[in-house]
Amino acid sequence: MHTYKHGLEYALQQDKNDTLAKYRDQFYIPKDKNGKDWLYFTGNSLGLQPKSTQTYIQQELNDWAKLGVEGHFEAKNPWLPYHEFLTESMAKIVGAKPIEVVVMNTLTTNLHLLMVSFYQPTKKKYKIVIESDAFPSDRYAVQTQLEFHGFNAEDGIVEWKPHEGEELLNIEDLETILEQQGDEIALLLIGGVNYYSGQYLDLKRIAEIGHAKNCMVGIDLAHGAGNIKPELHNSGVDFAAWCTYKYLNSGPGSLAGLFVHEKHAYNKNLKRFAGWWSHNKDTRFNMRQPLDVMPGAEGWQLSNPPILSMAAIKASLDMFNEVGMDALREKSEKLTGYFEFLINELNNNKIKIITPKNPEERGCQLSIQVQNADKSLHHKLIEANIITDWREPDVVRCAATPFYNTFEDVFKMVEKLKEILKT
Ligand SMILES: Cc1ncc(COP(=O)(O)O)c(C=O)c1O
Ligand SMILES: Nc1ccccc1C(=O)C[C@H](N)C(=O)O
Repeated sequence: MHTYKHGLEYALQQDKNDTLAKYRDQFYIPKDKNGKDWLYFTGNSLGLQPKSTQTYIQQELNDWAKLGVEGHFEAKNPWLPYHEFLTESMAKIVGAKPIEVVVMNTLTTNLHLLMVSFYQPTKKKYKIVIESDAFPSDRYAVQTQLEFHGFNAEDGIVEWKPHEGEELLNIEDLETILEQQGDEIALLLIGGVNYYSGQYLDLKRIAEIGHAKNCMVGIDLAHGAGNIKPELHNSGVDFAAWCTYKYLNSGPGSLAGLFVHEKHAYNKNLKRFAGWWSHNKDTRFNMRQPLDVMPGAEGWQLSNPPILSMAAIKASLDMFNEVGMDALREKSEKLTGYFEFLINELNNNKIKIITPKNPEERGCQLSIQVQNADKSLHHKLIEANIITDWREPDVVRCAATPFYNTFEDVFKMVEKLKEILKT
């Protein structure tokens, strides 16, 4: 537990003591028309650009210009194995073994490809559990998977809901769902950190609960990767996917991560959709070979990947490698705790933080619920150069990210919020 104090002096002192403070300068911080830095709290939506990204992308553009197709082999970072340069760093970030992780496609695409393998419904066991407030893309993915297999989505989706009048999920309720309907449930697909509330769920418990009833367990880690330490391998979940454009600062629409637990790595009987990039690297270019799927997560790849996007990911992952999730998480807990402290001190009954109070049940996002759902608060924040995002029906989401946000950012944000709430 940290103890916090009021006043700008305190915030500035914390920034001085912060061993990660120097990293802010390694990002482009968007500015207003007078050249003043925005207070950017939307790393949970689109992370900021590392200054090194351009150099990494430029390297590949140069090699393409210089080498054409030979760049696949002769580029400084050869394109043929380029995805391998990302694997170890990405595995570290999510707490996985390298064989369990690959960077490919985009998040929803990966969820579908994973469901091709891990959602194998039978007439009796076909239902899918999601959070009642799952991100829409996940719901649509699950809905259309059910329909693809000939089931009725309304009947096939089982919602894990918060109690009436509450916003957070209780793990006991998931247990109850599985006790009551486990024989009909084939898959649990859960957002590890909920996009709306910021609640970080106990992945290991979820895996145990699902597995006890022979269900597969998948996790959407969009809001978790680079934010919390999900320890995917130890959690025992079967699969996971996440995007890299939020906390992983890899650029709009950039490629996604995919995790398949080691226990499935060598199972060649798993159904899948394949492409030439799923096939054994040693014989891939021999052509006309029968499909020989690679073991591990790499075997879920289909296509040769977009190198320019991967270069942006490499730029960011090299920074994560240098700093490490332990240090980031340590700062993150402190910074978010400070944010929460200042908001609570406002003592304003129009707003309420719905994100869990326990640092172990959240990352850096705080979701502030606004009474009477007035989006004007969000607009007023923007007018004051404070970038947060609004999620219907009534939440302002703010993330103080440890890589580039400061205690001063947080202090100024809450001062402004106080002023706005007065008017
Ligand atoms: C939890 C969650 N799932 C899915 C998505 C959709 O991801 P994509 O558009 O990269 O497929 C997002 C964000 O866009 C998200 O936050
Ligand atoms: N890709 C985007 C493009 C435009 C606006 C938002 C997004 C997001 O990623 C939103 C994010 N997934 C969310 O948690 O709301």
